[in-house]
Amino acid sequence: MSVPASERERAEVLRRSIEYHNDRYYRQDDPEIPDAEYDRLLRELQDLEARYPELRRADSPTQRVGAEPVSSFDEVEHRLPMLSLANAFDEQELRDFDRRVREALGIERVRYSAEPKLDGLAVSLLYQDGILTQAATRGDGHRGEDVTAQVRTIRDVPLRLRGSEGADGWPSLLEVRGEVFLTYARFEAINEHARRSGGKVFANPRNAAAGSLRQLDPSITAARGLSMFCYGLGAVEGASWSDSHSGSLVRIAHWGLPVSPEQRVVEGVEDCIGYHTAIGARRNQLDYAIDGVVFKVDRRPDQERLGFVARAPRWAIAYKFPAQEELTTVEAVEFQVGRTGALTPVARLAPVQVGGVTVSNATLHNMDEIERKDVRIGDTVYVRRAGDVIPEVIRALPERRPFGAEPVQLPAHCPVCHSDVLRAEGEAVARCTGGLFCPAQRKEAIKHFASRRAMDIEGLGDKLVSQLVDTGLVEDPADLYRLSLEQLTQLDRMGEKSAQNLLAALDTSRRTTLARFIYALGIREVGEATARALAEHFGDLDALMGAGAAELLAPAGIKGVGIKTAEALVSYLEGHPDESPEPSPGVSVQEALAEWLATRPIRGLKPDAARAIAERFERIERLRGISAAALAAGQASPIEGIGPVVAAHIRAFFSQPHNREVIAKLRDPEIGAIDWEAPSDTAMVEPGRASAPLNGKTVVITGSLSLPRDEIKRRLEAQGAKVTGSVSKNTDLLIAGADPGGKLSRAQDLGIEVVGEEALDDLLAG
Ligand SMILES: NC(=O)c1ccc[n+]([C@@H]2O[C@H](COP(=O)([O-])OP(=O)(O)OC[C@H]3O[C@@H](n4cnc5c(N)ncnc54)[C@H](O)[C@@H]3O)[C@@H](O)[C@H]2O)c1
Ligand SMILES: [Zn+2]
Repeated sequence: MSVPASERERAEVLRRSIEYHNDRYYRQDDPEIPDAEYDRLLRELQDLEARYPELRRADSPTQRVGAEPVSSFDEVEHRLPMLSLANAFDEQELRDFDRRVREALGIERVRYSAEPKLDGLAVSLLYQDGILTQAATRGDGHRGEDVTAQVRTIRDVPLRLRGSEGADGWPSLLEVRGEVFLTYARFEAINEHARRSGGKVFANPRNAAAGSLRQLDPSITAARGLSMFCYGLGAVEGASWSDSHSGSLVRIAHWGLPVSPEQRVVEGVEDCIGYHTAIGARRNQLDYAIDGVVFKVDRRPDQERLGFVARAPRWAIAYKFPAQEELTTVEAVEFQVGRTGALTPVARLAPVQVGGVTVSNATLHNMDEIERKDVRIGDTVYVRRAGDVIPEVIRALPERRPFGAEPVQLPAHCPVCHSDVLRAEGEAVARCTGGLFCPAQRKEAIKHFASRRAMDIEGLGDKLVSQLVDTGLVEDPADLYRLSLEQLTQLDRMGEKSAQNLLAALDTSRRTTLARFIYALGIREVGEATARALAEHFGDLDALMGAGAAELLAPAGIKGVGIKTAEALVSYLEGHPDESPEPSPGVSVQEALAEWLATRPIRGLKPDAARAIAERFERIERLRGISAAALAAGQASPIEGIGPVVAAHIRAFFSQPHNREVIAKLRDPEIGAIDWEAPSDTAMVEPGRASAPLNGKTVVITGSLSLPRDEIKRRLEAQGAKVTGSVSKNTDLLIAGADPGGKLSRAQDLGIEVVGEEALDDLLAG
């Protein structure tokens, strides 16, 4: 029968394509297509060769195993070939296999060793006189790569066998074969590390295991944490051997070689199917990847009778699980808003079967990942659904990109609440900035608002927050203060007593500090310390809400400080970590810093510029650790802990009309929700101090004093005073040390009481 030209051509195309993918998979550990796709190509070629035997050539990929070893490793010639396995993709193919075996052996029921098919790479271990002398990869089945040094780093692999040589012990020459693999945990850790360091990210645990083993530097292999299970034997010399496969596994386990704990002996095809179903159901609970079950005729004499075909034994079959990786196309990309406002891009896919279920959505993680993988709308992509993990897009296949495929755009507004979306410089994740308002973030925002270190609303736990939000009683933190006894008692499991307690707790929470209130707003990157610094610097909420980038970051640059000078200064500070200005009486910290800077051998730093730097930074601690670029650009914030990213989050938060509405609601005198002008942090007022002279007073400190400012502040607060950072009409008292600066004149203008160092002792003593 003559072969039609089109079929001949197709066979040639398939052969070339399979060769290409073999190289990517076996030699580069970096497959371009999922296994399912590869298997379809191989099957198509097998079918063509079956239909037209003259198309079958000895060098066809259907006749060969793996790929030749790469030349950077020494070659090892296998004593017995390392073969592949025949596959069954469904129950019928398994039954066909069992029937062929029964017919060939002339028996009714066959005993099989059933073993999980580990998804790693095959390795041969050679023990001579009980010592590991050589380890090799499978390569093309005849010649593999010498990976002895690498395999020695695998903890599971004994360098020396337990027991002794001889009758009951190990043979003088023993070749054991098994699978080297990675646990999911190690695989994730390796990829996470690669992502952070810009290294190679592996498509799946199998490729990661192969890539980790096939490292010329064994210390890299050691760090990857590979595992191994042994599943069979190669050459054996110098001892009689077990006449069953399962028996030999028992023996090698006895000598300390790792064997899968899942291995069982089953009888007949029904039991095979039962085993496959059972382990398939547990597949997601195992901490390593398996892609099927291998059934091996257990009796060795039977194995010998069955023999081999070109690339696989006739006595074994791999019954595969549904593939966990597939190809499909991206129809659209949508963004979902998470509990904390993170926008997650989700690819809408042409539906495809992956891991036994239909997948039509897959996560793309974040914008960084989209950019790194260069996934576009219309692209053909590689999706994976492993275990219970949400399906994810692993990569795009740019060679299959249709003309005009659109890059993914980050939306400017939150798809849920329409607030602005912010992706701060250097951040992978983009976020909705409507934190106080966004329905997607409601529960988290209210939980945070109520938490102990924020508004400290006792009794308002996570469950109750969920209930309040789910019933629609509360949409934002301000609604909490409008709750009534009737509304609360209608809730599940809420008695009158607890309702009253909650209302009382809400009432108590109103007396708080500005710092706690700022923290409670839940602005991204604004933790307690930053909230405190902001409160201290701005003194009241309106000033903070109105603060532009300029006030938060003072980005105006510093006169006389160019990048060269900044570099010289930064390098001087780095070289002299222990040097700092000497404090001296009558000289302010700021002035001492200016003086000190001006007298250091820093190239290009003029006294005027030194003074300007001292004015901006005040203390040497704030200068340390800053980059030259930031210094020259004036990016250093006058507020501790505020960098460009934090500033961007603060600006974005307060510029959302929705957030401002909620804040206005919180301050609405009608409900008298928040009043931070009242006693400072009540928790910090010692009992019996309620009548102390400073209780409820707002105090500002300026200039240099004999005690550290933090300590003065702490002791004033302990007496019920509220210490703020700037003078306003609400200030009751200014404590002015030496060189007080602008705050003193402002206090004098406003007619505020001013005391000096001499009054400090009395004040602190109460
Ligand atoms: N995506 C691609 O481009 C690409 C390219 C080439 C091959 N592949 C994939 O590789 C696979 C074919 O490769 P193969 O011929 O190397 O082998 P295979 O994975 O189909 O089967 C043989 C191998 O199974 C392993 N194995 C695991 N547990 C075992 C056990 N208990 N007993 C015996 N062997 C066990 C051994 O390493 C053995 O070499 C297919 O799944 C194919 O899709 C993919
Ligand atoms: Zn939103």
